[in-house]
Amino acid sequence: MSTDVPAVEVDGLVMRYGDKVAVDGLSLTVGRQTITAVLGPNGAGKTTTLETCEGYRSPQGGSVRVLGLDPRRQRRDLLPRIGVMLQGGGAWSGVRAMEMLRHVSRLHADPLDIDMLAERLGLGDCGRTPYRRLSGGQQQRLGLAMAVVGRPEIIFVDEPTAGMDPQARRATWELLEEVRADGVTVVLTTHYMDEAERLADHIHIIDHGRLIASGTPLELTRGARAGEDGRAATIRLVVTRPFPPGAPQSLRHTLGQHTEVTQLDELSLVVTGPADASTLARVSGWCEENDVLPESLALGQRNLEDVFLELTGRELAP
Ligand SMILES: Nc1ncnc2c1ncn2[C@@H]1O[C@H](COP(=O)(O)OP(=O)(O)OP(=O)(O)O)[C@@H](O)[C@H]1O
Repeated sequence: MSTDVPAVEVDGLVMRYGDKVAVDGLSLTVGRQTITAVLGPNGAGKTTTLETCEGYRSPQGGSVRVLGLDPRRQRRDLLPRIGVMLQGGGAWSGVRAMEMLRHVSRLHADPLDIDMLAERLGLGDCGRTPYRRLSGGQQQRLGLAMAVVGRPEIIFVDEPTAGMDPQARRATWELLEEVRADGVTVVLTTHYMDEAERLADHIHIIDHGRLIASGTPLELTRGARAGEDGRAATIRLVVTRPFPPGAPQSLRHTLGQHTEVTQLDELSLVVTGPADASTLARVSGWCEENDVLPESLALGQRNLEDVFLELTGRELAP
């Protein structure tokens, strides 16, 4: 199979649960040997899209190809070439960690050495522990081991770090980076924008089952006036009383055409553009003129959360 074929091609995918449209004409492509994050808020349609790519669901509209194959009709050819890490682990509760890994490895023609894999994933000490007694982080790592043991060309990872402590999250990120370095394509879903920003070569942001933005982390966070590192700066203004009507337009007028002003809620807004002393002073002056009392005025860099806010007017985090 030629590696010119994208790892994943989703074209106009439509998925419904009864009357509920979960995926609404979604189109996206995943390049080979990348970590690609599908990012979106709760209920955006991420899991449904992944399950369709994994062959668990049939498209109700549009089409899906994984490694150039139809995940339903060519399931038998595709299965040995993909790895799946399910939300919730996918192991039986009483089974010991290494038994489970051994069982999955035997389903594959040329599996990785499971002792080496367990060592690499830090599962060596808990090999005899029943699955239900593993910590959340250990269960996730076992799930990742099960996904990669068959030497897949692509793995689908649904919210790999949900519920993990910061240390376990970092360890999982490193593992996924190692998997990519071995030439495997990683497709992951997440609603943690820092995870997507830190890990992904490419990000697709979806909302209400539609693609709303796509690009590298830098492409997405670059603004009209980017700084030296390529990212635009932001000023976040939080006030003590609701803004007067028309506040974003009035502030933008004061700051000039190189800035964008996005109101987040009745008490906060974000200014994107040149964040220098003069802009800060003008924001502060605007507050005084409009009888607005700032609670905080903070400089930062535009991140994926800001991009999502600008596109949807809503916060990404649940
Ligand atoms: N089995 C189901 N029956 C009915 N509705 C469903 C079912 N599974 C998902 N949905 C609905 O479809 C929409 C998309 O769900 P999906 O799980 O794909 O989103 P998600 O982006 O993965 O969300 P989360 O981040 O919460 O996992 C949601 O509104 C959800 O409530």
